[in-house]
Amino acid sequence: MSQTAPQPAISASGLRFVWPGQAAPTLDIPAFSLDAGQSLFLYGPSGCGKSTFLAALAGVLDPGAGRIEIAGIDLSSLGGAKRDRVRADHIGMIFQVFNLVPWLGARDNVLLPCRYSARRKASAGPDPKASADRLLAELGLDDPALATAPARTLSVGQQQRVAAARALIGAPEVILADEPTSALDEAAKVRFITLLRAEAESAGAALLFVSHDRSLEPHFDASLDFEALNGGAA
Ligand SMILES: Nc1ncnc2c1ncn2[C@@H]1O[C@H](COP(=O)(O)OP(=O)(O)OP(=O)(O)O)[C@@H](O)[C@H]1O
Repeated sequence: MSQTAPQPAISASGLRFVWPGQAAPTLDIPAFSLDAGQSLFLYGPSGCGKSTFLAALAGVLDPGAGRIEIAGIDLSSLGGAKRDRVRADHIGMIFQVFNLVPWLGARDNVLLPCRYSARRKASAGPDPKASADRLLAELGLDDPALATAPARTLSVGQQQRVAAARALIGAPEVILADEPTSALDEAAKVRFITLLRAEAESAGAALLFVSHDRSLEPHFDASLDFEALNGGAA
């Protein structure tokens, strides 16, 4: 009996990008892919190009050369506005700096992707507020007072969980996380990654988690050295 092969949620080939003013390419990636439902830990030293790679996958940066597909959609053929749409509809992002709107409550921050994407809103179910509260609770923020507290009044660990819930709401196929645990202590890092992985896995999302902290590596399905992936770079 034939089985359907897992679909890559992210695939990239022939990526090449040189930052203006730099002699060597920051990205020179022959091939990369990550299947739906898989988690990958991508590591490498500071400055090796990890954030530049995520920016290309998110469609924030157009590498100019190569092909990137997100959930089967070819980004390389799209202009900036259409890439923005793909990002809003199909990608949840978590950054080192959480980029929450400081005066909005935790729940309203989580709901932001539903404002920008009808697809994410539809996927969040008939009651997106209840979905936001469920995600917050599953990520350990189950105190109702926290749902309405302005984000600026939350602790760093709490803000980070809000950022994770915002990335997960509406079940995007791809979660990109760029050093999201760097402000946390060891125990909080592991707790956060365990929750994030469980949520991504149950939604069938591909989780690409970037860090230079290799102690986090065992918590993922697989790991990859960015400098080996980025084989052509000087
Ligand atoms: N906006 C920019 N303009 C020019 N060069 C840039 C820009 N952003 C990054 N670079 C350069 O690209 C290279 C890779 O930077 P990048 O931030 O992608 O690395 P990183 O591996 O994510 O580092 P870190 O772990 O410190 O965040 C560096 O040499 C950096 O100086």
